[in-house]
Parts: sequence; C-alpha cells; structure tokens
Amino acid sequence: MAGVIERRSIDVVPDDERHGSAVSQFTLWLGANLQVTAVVTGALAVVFGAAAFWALIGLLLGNLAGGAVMALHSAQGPRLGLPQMITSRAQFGVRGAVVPLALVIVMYIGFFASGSVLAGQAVGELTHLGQTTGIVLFAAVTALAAAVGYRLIHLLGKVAGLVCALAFVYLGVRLLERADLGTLLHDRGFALPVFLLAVSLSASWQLAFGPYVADYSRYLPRHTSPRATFWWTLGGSVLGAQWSMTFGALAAAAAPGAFVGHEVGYLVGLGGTGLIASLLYFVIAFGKLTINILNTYGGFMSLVTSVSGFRGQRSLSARGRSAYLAGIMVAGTAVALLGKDSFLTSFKDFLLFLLTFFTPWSAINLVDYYLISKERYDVPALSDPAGRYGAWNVRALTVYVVGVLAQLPFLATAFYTGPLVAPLGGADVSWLVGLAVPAVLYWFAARHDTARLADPRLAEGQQAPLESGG
Ligand SMILES: Nc1ccnc(=O)[nH]1
Repeated sequence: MAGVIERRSIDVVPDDERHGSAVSQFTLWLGANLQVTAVVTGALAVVFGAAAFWALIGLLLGNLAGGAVMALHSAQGPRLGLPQMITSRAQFGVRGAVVPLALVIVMYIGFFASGSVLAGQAVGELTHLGQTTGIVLFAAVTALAAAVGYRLIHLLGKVAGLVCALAFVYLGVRLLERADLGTLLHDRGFALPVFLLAVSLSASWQLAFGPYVADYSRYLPRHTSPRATFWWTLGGSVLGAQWSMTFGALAAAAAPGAFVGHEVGYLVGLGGTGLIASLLYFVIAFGKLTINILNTYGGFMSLVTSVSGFRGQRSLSARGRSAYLAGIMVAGTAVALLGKDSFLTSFKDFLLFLLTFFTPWSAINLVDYYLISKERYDVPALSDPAGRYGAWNVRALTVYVVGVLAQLPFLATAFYTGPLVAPLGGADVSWLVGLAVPAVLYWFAARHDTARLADPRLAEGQQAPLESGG
C-alpha cells in the first residue's frame, strides 16, 4: 500500500519516479470533461438564446481556444517535474505567488462545492439516503482518492472516461429517438452576443483547468515531447468537453423547460427507470468524481504552495499532506451543504467572476515560460526568497493587477456589468482581454529582466541541487 499512496506534493519528481506516456493526458482529460456540469454548461449556451447550430460552433471555438491555453500548461509538467502553481514563483516571486494562489484556492473550493451538489443529488438518489448524506459520502470518497494521489487519479480518469463515454453514447441515442437532429439544428438565426457567450462559456470552462494541469503531467519522463503532451491534453479535454456540451445544448434545444434546473433528473429520465436509472445515477456521480478529485488535489497543491512560500519548506510529510487535503475537503463540503438549496446559481457567476483573476495568471505564466525563460527555470531558486526570483516580484504583480482591472469594463455577470458590454451588444469578451493585455504587458516588462533568467546549463541537470536541499 505504501508504494501506492503518493508521497510527493510540491517537491520535484526525480527521474527514477517518472513513468507513463503522454497518452495518459488524453484519457485523464477526457474523463474529467465527460460529466454533467459540462452538459449543463453546453445547455446554458442555448438557454441564453443561441440557436443550437451556432451554439455548437461557438462552444467548439471556445473549447479549442481555452483548451490550447490549458494544454500549454500541461507541457510544462514533464520538463520541470513540478506541480503547476509553484512555477508561478518564477514570475511573481517566492512569496508574491500567493496573490494568484489565494484566488485559485477559493475557486477550486467553489468548484468542489458546486460539483458535490450535483453528484450528491445522484448519490442521494442512488442510495436513498438523501442529498445531504450523498454530498458527505461523495466528499469522503473524493478526499480519499485525492490522498492516494497521482496514479489512482489517472486510473480513475481512464475508467471514468470509458464508462461515461458509453453512457453518453446511450443517452445520445435516447435523446435522438425523442427529438429529430435535423429539426434541432434547423434554426440558423445568428446573433453575435449569444454566439460570443457560447464561446466564452466553453473557453472559461477550459481556462479554469489551467492552475492544475501540470500537476498531472509532472511524473511523465522528462524527455516526453512537449508537442505530444500538448496535443494529447488538448485532444482529451476538447473532445470530452465538446461531446458533453453538445449533448447539453441539444437536450436544452429539445426540451427547454424540462432540462434546466432538473439536470440530473432529466438525464436519468432519458435513460429509463429501475436498474437503468440506478446505473445512470451511479455514472453521473462517477463522472463527477474525477473532476472533483482534481479540484481537491489542485486546491491542496495551491494551499501547500502558498504556505511553504512563507515557511520555506520544500516538501511535505504524509501527515501534512492529509491535513491539507482534509482542509480543502471540509471547506468544499461546508460550502456545498450551505449552498445546496439556494445560492448555487449565483455561485456559478461568482466562479466565472473569479476566472477574471487567473486568466492574467495564465498569460503571465505562459509568456514567461515559453517566450522569456525559454522553458528553463532554476528550480532551487523557486524555494529561495533571496534567490534569483526574489520574494515579491513587483513588476509581475503590477502587470497582473492591470490585467485584472483591464477586464472589468468587459465583464457581464449577474452582480456586475461593465460599461463596454452594452456597446458590444451584451457580449462578455473579458477572458480575451484578460489573456491579451497581461501577455503583451508582461512581455514588454520582463523580457529584459535577465537577472531572473536561469543559466542555460541548468536546463538538463537542474533538479539535482534541490534533492540535497530538502
Ligand atoms: N471547468 C472546470 C475547471 C475546473 N474545475 C471544474 O470543476 N470545472
């Protein structure tokens, strides 16, 4: 058992523990995306007024654009052997990284909560124990699996991907027995704002994976091709999300009133009753499990990265691991139980609003890694506030704040709508601004900051010094 439970967290994965191939990224991200929240997201595009035909095209564009950004993060994993958020220390400073980190933690607790509410419904129905017990059971299984860690997460992703793919084929057939595809796609009326909304919904969906993508590629052998990692990640994530979202958009077009607000019940009702219904409840919960584990593990990793920046640790004991994981699980479950009846709709808005705070992070992290640092970081300095990355990088933090503020005029949420939304016909393109503005600003601000750049000779053997250090 000891060999099964993961020991590592924020520390570098040494070469002798590296294993697997880039294809594992395809199966994990397929499994993470073939699930009910993605179905709901696709349905929203139609609910907000896009014709199903254009909704599907918009969703695909967003999945591809957001997916490309998330997959660029994935390719960092094999190269550095580090989880995702710790690489932000190279841009923001060892302590400055806490600024984007804190927001990422809040976001993943929020995703944990909203996912657990849907899965808790399914577990409650399946076990006849009700939603509250369902949420608690689901959270406990999530935390246990996250504690076992990397290998189990990949295994579950593979199994869930397969099981959910079968279920989605079945549900797709049932849907098309009830509704004629030609009729659903017949309306070709185009309206730019709702089309752009469909693009934003799926782009945000993908971008929200960004802060933990490399966590799941960091055990791949160092020489795994970055291209292969990129394409397998992109392929799995886009295929899974687009498939689920297509199903959701068509379901919403076929039965607008019946689907929205009754997602779990509607999906099960499509399938049938009795044993089939029980199976579908199981599949819905199982489908949410992969992503919920990712949210727990990602929240945990971000929390450890934040705290260790101040306390100077470079690794974590088994007890510390469990304690941090339990902390994320308890927080997520508490929010789920408090919010299950009321605020989850506005909560979704809150989550999209939070996205505003880390599209600039993605832009800065990627521009630095690929264009300025050229895929090389001085790994020991990532844990040294007196090292080349410093404690607080004011330049990067300023670009980050400007990147967040630049989006405000473009934001359209339930509780705040910026002044430039109406001139754009009601469309929210803030995520594009949140990527482009900080990317350009950071490039100009940091490209001559040569003291920060790692010695090219560090490129291959860069992990060695950390081993002795901690
Ligand atoms: N799109 C998402 C990203 C991260 N976590 C989620 O639950 N969903």
